[in-house]
Amino acid sequence: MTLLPRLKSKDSCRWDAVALGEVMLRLDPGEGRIRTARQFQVWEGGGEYNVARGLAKTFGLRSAVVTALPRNDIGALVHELILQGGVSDAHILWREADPVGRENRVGLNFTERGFGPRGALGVSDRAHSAASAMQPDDVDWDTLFGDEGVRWLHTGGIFSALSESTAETALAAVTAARRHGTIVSYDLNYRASLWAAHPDPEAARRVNRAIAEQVDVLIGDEYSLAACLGIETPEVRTNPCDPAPFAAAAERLRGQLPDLRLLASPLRDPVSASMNRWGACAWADGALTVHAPVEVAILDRVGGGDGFVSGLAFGLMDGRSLEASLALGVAHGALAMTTPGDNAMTSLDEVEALARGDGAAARR
Ligand SMILES: Nc1ncnc2c1ncn2[C@@H]1O[C@H](COP(=O)(O)OP(=O)(O)OP(=O)(O)O)[C@@H](O)[C@H]1O
Ligand SMILES: O=C(O)C(=O)C[C@H](O)[C@H](O)CO
Repeated sequence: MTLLPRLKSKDSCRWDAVALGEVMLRLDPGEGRIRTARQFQVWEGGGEYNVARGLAKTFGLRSAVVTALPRNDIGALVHELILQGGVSDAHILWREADPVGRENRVGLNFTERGFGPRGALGVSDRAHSAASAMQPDDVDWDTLFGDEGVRWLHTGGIFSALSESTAETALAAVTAARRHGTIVSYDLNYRASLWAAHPDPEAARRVNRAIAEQVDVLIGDEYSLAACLGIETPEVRTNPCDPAPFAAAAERLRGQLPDLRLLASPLRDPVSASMNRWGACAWADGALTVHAPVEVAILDRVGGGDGFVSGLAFGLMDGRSLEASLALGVAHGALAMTTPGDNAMTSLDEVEALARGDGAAARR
């Protein structure tokens, strides 16, 4: 049985993938720390956008981002970075910039990569961003999903957590995508700080549940399933990469989300910022599939999860088996964590070589 029988053909769609989310400016002190920085390198990031970027830049698919940016030089910089990432700007919503930045801002994400026992750190300065003010009727969803055609929509719990109106926007997008036969993936990407800032203490579960009901592919581990959907499991991990609690949570989810085709998550061991065990697990058709974790060295772990999602989505869109798609996800996420910035600097050939188990001998 094919995992995603609703997946549309390439020929019938303008876009392979569309991501809905906030694109932030990542300000990165490199090897140093935010608190003592003299200079920052700029990158673009955003959990949802990063998936579209991986699909475009690494895997060569036609992808676009639905987001909002101000018409000023900071918006222009993010725009430039999006274009360098191979992602189309056709669905960026341009907003009048407030001259003193009271509204319609670019969200800033100060991010340091961590090293060994010092974990990665993200400090955001993102209130009143243009993306956080997006409204459900800002986009003509029927034109996007119906007339243009989209094979795969990806969005996630970071964008949904930004405001009531981004939650409504994500729900409107997901609902329209399903109506037009687009596959929908949603990364729960639980960020406690964002949901804690929400005026409604029940918002995380209320919002994520309404969206998850319409999703084909859900990304999340047992921690995020508990926090975002209220799926509590008594199972305790025997080690940080034990898939048993994920499987128990997935079993509980079954029946609650009848349209869900696939639940997947990286398996990672957060003990060190620079060396992790890294693998993945997935639940589909009532069966658990595990891609066994192996040790990987890490330069910059932020964005590894998004790299996993884009590799997995590419594999499934390319008609590969779940096992092969998980392997691409694990390999792409691992490569994304070997270079600075959220996103990978790699190619399909390199991802496939790593997924095959080729070693890291020098090539020349
Ligand atoms: N011990 C733990 N306690 C709470 N949450 C945990 C724990 N271990 C793992 N998690 C999970 O880790 C997630 C945080 O993920 P993290 O930021 O490390 O990766 P990610 O979301 O895949 O990000 P990225 O895309 O940057 O790699 C939480 O959503 C939670 O589900
Ligand atoms: O906080 C956000 O909006 C982000 O998406 C920040 C990072 O880009 C993201 O956590 C990487 O997965």
